[in-house]
Amino acid sequence: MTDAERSSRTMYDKVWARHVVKTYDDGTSLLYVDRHLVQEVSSPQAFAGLRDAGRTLRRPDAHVAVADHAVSTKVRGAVSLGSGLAAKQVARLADNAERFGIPYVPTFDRRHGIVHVIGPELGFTLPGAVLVCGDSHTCTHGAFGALAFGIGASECESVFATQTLRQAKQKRLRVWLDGALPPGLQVKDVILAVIAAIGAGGGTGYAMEFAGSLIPTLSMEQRMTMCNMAIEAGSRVAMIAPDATTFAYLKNRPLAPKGAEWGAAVAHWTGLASDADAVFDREAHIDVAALTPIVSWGTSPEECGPVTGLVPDPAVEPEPSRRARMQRSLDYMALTPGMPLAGIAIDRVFIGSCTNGRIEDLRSAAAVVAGRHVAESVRAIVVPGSASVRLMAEAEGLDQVFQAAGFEWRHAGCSLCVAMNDDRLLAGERCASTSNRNFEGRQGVGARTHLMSPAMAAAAAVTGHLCDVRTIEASA
Ligand SMILES: CC(C)[C@H](C(=O)O)[C@@H](O)C(=O)O
Ligand code: SF4
Repeated sequence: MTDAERSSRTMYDKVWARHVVKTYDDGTSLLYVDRHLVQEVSSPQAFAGLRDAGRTLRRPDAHVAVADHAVSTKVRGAVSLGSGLAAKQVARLADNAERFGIPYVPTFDRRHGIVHVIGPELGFTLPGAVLVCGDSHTCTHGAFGALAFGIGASECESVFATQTLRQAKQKRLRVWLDGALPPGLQVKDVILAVIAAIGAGGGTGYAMEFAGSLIPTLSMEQRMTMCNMAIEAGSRVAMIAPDATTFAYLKNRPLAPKGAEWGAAVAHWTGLASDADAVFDREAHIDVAALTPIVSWGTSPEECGPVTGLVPDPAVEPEPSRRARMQRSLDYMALTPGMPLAGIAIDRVFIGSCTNGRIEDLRSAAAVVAGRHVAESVRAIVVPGSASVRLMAEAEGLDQVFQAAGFEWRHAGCSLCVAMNDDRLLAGERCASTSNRNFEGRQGVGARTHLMSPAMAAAAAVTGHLCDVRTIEASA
């Protein structure tokens, strides 16, 4: 079916259509970009391109720049950057932002944090907007009903200069999440289950929409965790229809519409949901009520399974390339087929990232940790996703809970999610991590990552091994 033949439209179709400036013969379109988030790793080339061409920005106020990947999370202050490549990257972003007149959030600012955490906090992320960033996890912002996706460095340059981007339209995939979350489970378990079900490439070429009875029950924090990991299934775009929960989160945020504009915005946002009879190219279904807590065992987010299960055996995988890939993962992860997943000893725990560094994530981890102590063999850190999350957590006493249990309490940044700053694992170390990628070397050369929910990571911290958080909660 061509777009012209569709009488009813998906949310993705609606937001897309409102932003088309021009359509080309090859079917691609020039899209107007409302908002652009800028970080230190992917922007230097784009700024250099502008400088070389002598170009200025089309709309400086449509961008917000913040350094998150390279910043130290150990110390924070106006003079805490130190030297080295990371410090240079941060300083260069501040310099470029000033030179091109872009709003810049300094590392010591109360609004500082991971780009995908602060965009929503500031109300920079809005339903129905086209929002881009030179970062693959930009799909996070689709939790608000924004059409948000990661772009490359040359595309960042084009957005800076023209506020537009030429894009090919994706197909539409709807993922139905039906049923309530069972006790002890978090949405991280749900999204890992989605990725395991459709595969790390299963969403490639599709804009994903999450629907089903679970969605209205989810907070914005939970929706962001879901959308954040769509890219781990290959989907550059993930969307959730905005509703009363979305509007309540956004109301009075610094950059959200105010006064009469607020009412008009809500009226517009309410109409963004996919039409009841909208046709998707593909549909997938997950029975949420039937899930158990999930951990990853391999080096792709699709290589995960119930913590109650065993490390799988490549020998039973009929497809040769899959079998080889599994074997390579197990070799890298130093795991043997048939080992129970619960019981695998860990060295490190990381609670944070743009997937699970928000206040509810910290609350859920603290609830497991309270009154317990990090196992002697484990070094554990909590890295709030933003300064605002850190302050909220401190106001609630969560920092005290974590520190009393033996966790380090850090400042905001990407930290151990990605080995681009001074937090990293040693070769061979095994980490229970709330982040989104378990690729080889992701947390340091030779480091081994197991992805899981914040509650599960907290349970691993206090027991010293991967374990089913439900068994801990039952023994409380
Ligand atoms: C460094 C950055 C461009 C990268 C991304 O694109 O996502 C990083 O944030 C990641 O999570 O791997
Ligand atoms: S927290 Fe991790 S996934 Fe998120 S932007 Fe930073 S490096 Fe990328």
